[in-house]
Amino acid sequence: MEHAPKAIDVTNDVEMRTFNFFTMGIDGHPLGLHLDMAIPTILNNADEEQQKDWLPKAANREFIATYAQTEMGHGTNLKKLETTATYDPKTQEFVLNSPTITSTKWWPGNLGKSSNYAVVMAQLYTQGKCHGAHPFFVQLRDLNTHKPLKGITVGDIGPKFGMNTVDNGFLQFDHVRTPRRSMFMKHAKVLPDGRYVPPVHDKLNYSAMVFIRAAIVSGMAYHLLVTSTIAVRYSAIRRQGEITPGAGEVKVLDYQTQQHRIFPQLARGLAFRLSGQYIMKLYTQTMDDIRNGDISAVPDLHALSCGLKAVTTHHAALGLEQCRMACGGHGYSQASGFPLHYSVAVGACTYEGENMVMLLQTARHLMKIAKAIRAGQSPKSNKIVDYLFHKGPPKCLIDQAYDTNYRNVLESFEHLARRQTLEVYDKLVQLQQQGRNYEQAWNDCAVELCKATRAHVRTFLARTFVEEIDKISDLSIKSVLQDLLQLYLYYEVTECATGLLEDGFMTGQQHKYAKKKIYEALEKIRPNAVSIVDSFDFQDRELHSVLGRRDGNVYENLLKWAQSSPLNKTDVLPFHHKYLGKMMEEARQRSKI
Ligand SMILES: CCCCCCCC/C=C\CCCCCCCCCCCCCCCC(=O)SCCNC(=O)CCNC(=O)[C@H](O)C(C)(C)COP(=O)(O)OP(=O)(O)OC[C@H]1O[C@@H](n2cnc3c(N)ncnc32)[C@H](O)[C@@H]1OP(=O)(O)O
Ligand SMILES: Cc1cc2nc3c(=O)[nH]c(=O)nc-3n(C[C@H](O)[C@H](O)[C@H](O)COP(=O)(O)OP(=O)(O)OC[C@H]3O[C@@H](n4cnc5c(N)ncnc54)[C@H](O)[C@@H]3O)c2cc1C
Repeated sequence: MEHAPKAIDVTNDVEMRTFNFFTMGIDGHPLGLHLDMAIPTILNNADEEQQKDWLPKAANREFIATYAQTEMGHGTNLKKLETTATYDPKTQEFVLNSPTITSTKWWPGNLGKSSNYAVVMAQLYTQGKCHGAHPFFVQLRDLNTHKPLKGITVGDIGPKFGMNTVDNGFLQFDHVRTPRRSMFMKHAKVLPDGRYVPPVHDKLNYSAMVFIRAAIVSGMAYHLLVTSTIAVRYSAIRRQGEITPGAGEVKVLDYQTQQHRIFPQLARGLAFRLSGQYIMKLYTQTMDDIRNGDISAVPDLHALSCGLKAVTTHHAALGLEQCRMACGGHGYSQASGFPLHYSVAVGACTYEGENMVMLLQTARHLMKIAKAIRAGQSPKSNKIVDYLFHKGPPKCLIDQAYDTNYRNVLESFEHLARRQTLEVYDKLVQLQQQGRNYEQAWNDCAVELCKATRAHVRTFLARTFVEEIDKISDLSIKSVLQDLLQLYLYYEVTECATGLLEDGFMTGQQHKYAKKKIYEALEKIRPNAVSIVDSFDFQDRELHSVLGRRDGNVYENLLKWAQSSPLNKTDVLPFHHKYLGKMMEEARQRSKI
């Protein structure tokens, strides 16, 4: 007997996310911010009583909430947010206000039309003093009519580069009153008489952002793996040109240039997937620690999540574009799926912290480590950064025949990260000794600081990839993944070759060796490429791509896709004779005269 289909459990986060993803597509939906940011904020920032009240309703979708932080005038510099929440002890309420045009909340996803509640970041004023940006849980719309409440102006910000299924919105408050207990009170509090109780760490209010930064790493893996699936499958169908004259046209995937364009994206996708799992575990562990009163891992988590977020989104954006170009003319058609995937993925370079700003956050952390190193301190058993304290080999050893678990390649990445970190630290110190203040010196070093972060993140991604592949016991799977690992590592060596060659650490010969290892890996991956991408088991409805169809029937479906375009509903457009037809007719008449 067939089983009845199981209903979706709307209170199960994973089940609901997957369901939304398959039914509503990848470019967002009305519950996105509710699930990804509002619920994490309630979990991490609401006290026990608030959670008891808000969480079951949120999980049950009795309301939809968003995360309203960014304003028209400020997204990065949260210290300058202008929305105010002023405590009135007489009524035990906060008064929310948007004092200027630039204080208008701008961008929050699902704010425009869907949400009736929002986590609102506002400058907290009590007893005449400002205590900085704090989160408040604020009702925006009537629960029955869905009309904005008195004093609230809210709407959609209009079409964007992509993700147009999300109603990103604007929001203004005109002296809107909200109860004292609408302030999230797990960390900081305002007592009924207006006294402010500070949090144990003043960035704990930002934990929803840290969550998304960590989640983005897996998100970028997903986008890269999806788009390399499309590019690999299409390249195994598309025949164009000959390699051996007279032997017939080859699949374009047989061209080395094509492999060199696509396979590194596949390898990076896997690397991001493995580091994405790592950072999510670190996030969960750190949140548990915070619940138990231990905040020691907060700076490490913040630094790693910012760096990974910036590097993976940037590489995903570049990689997606490579996959598109690898599909030639058809890659430019919407039938390829690339415009959709690209426009969604590149949003992440900006949201949840603009990438340069995120790289510089990680660099702050690196500069503290550099200071400790220069002061002769010992490492603190921190797996992610301890290598910076150790002296590696003076010369690159990547071409040594015996390289267990790519130790020599990893040491090369470590060398570059260490050198870049210490060099920029020394420059920072030197500039200050020459009279620049810290902030000016920081700005003078900003490009080099970003390079230090990239080198550090490269080291982390590579080490995680090596360690995770090493754990695999199934030898046939391991051998295929090792080919991708080989490609990944040597591709990254060539990507940072300038840095490795600059101080004479790597020789020109070794650079050539890395290139040889890349070409060798491409050859090994080629016969397995289609099976590798098939093993991800993406469904056609996820790929949104005629080119990447699992059954490979690209051409007949491309024709069907084109024929179903609205322009092809009629052979002759209804207004043809009014404009183009008329123009041509008149021209013909004139030329007869
Ligand atoms: C094998 C194949 C199978 C494949 C299958 C794959 C399946 C996977 C599928 C799917 C996976 C799911 C993926 C999901 C992907 C997620 C997508 C979700 C979509 C969401 C939609 C979009 C949401 C976007 C939402 C937003 O954008 S919200 C707004 C975000 N805004 C920002 O990020 C603002 C950026 N600015 C800041 O964060 C800060 O202002 C600042 C720049 C960091 C500076 O902070 P501030 O000015 O306050 O302080 P400073 O004085 O500069 O620093 C003081 C110290 O504090 C430290 N600091 C700062 N922030 C933090 C923090 N968060 N935590 C800890 N510490 C922090 C700072 O470093 C300073 O430290 P110091 O010691 O150096 O002083
Ligand atoms: C698709 C999308 C969805 C979003 N969803 C939400 C949401 O749900 N909720 C929400 O609150 N917000 C949301 N945002 C807003 C987003 O978080 C901000 O746009 C983002 O944090 C960048 O801030 P900004 O726009 O102020 O950029 P800016 O800071 O103005 O950046 C402009 C340029 O200035 C540079 N810059 C700025 N500060 C520095 C610095 N200190 N050092 C060096 N360079 C600097 C940047 O690197 C960048 O090149 C969303 C944005 C997008 C695009």
